[in-house]
Amino acid sequence: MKLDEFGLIRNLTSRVPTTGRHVVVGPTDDAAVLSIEPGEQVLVSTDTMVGGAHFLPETMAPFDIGYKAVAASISDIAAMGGEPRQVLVALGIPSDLEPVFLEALYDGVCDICSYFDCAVVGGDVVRTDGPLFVNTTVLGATSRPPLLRSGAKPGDVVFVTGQIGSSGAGLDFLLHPKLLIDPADGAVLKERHQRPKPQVTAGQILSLEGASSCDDISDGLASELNEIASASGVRLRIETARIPVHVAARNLGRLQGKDPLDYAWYGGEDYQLVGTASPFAFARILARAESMQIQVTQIGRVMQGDGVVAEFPDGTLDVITAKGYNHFPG
Ligand SMILES: Nc1ncnc2c1ncn2[C@@H]1O[C@H](COP(=O)(O)OP(=O)(O)OP(=O)(O)O)[C@@H](O)[C@H]1O
Ligand SMILES: Cc1ncc(C[n+]2csc(CCOP(=O)(O)O)c2C)c(N)n1
Ligand SMILES: [Mg+2]
Ligand SMILES: [Mg+2]
Ligand SMILES: [Mg+2]
Repeated sequence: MKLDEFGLIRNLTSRVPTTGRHVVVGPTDDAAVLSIEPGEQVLVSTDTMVGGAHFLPETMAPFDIGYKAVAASISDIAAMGGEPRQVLVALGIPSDLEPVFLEALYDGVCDICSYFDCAVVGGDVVRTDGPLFVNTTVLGATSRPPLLRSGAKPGDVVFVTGQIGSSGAGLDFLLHPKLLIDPADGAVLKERHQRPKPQVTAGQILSLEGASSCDDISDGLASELNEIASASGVRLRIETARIPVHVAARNLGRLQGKDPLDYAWYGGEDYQLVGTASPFAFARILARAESMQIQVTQIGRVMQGDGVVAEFPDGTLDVITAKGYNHFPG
């Protein structure tokens, strides 16, 4: 690194929006000072991405790393039904990393922050002898009851937004570029892995129309469904034929002789939302989502009991365990 710590911070913060309607003091002091509107509650969440575990040179360009780190954090605010507002970015920087790498990473931060009208109000830089890591904290707000994992009730519909499995399939393709694939599918899958779109508008529709629970898909559908089932004390019964697996992921799976459903269950990093709603609330959610061209698909029902059970097209049932992405597998 050529710049000293303070020069580096100045250089990076000059590349991103640092002010906003709720920012009183931005990244210039010991702490940021933020305001919220009367009747709002603050939402805050943090996530870390680290070289090797979350990205490799062949899977993510520097821009993608900055973009996706912030996207993953904003996705947690989306899952609560809130509005993301401010972001803090802490970097662990290997000493041989070129400044242009960090500038490109910050261009990715800028891209997604600008899209969601978020300000970067702080962060940290440290040197590390290990791989690059990026910790992102996002602050948001909501004036509605936040969407929790614990509200699913027997009789509710289980739903998912968008199409899933495409990020995991994209990773598979990026790690094995010689896999047979249609070039158009390859381009879509790469994009879905590198630049996921947090479902902020969908989350706000879900909270406005009274969804009973919600979670974002970071570790995989199997993992997130199990989180909702266990937090709510219910069983989720999923009809596998209804799961909206992205067509490019289906195609890649078929060409590899793999079950494309596995990309949806266990691939993770789709950053779509999965949740539950009473049949009445679900009808309202569907109507409002459709009017905004947002796909919401019923994939199952909430029952009494525990765990997640999949029903296959031939009528057979199987328990789906939470074996998605796990940093510390047992
Ligand atoms: N080191 C920690 N100290 C305190 N709380 C933690 C710690 N790590 C995780 N948590 C909390 O545990 C809960 C579950 O964390 P988890 O990381 O599974 O959520 P997530 O961010 O939605 O998932 P993902 O990390 O896959 O994006 C969150 O409320 C999180 O804040
Ligand atoms: C090189 C490479 N190997 C594996 C993966 C897959 N991956 C890493 S973390 C994670 C879950 C979400 O992270 P977290 O739980 O930390 O929020 C997933 C699915 C990847 N992206 N890159
Ligand atoms: Mg998260
Ligand atoms: Mg987390
Ligand atoms: Mg989450």
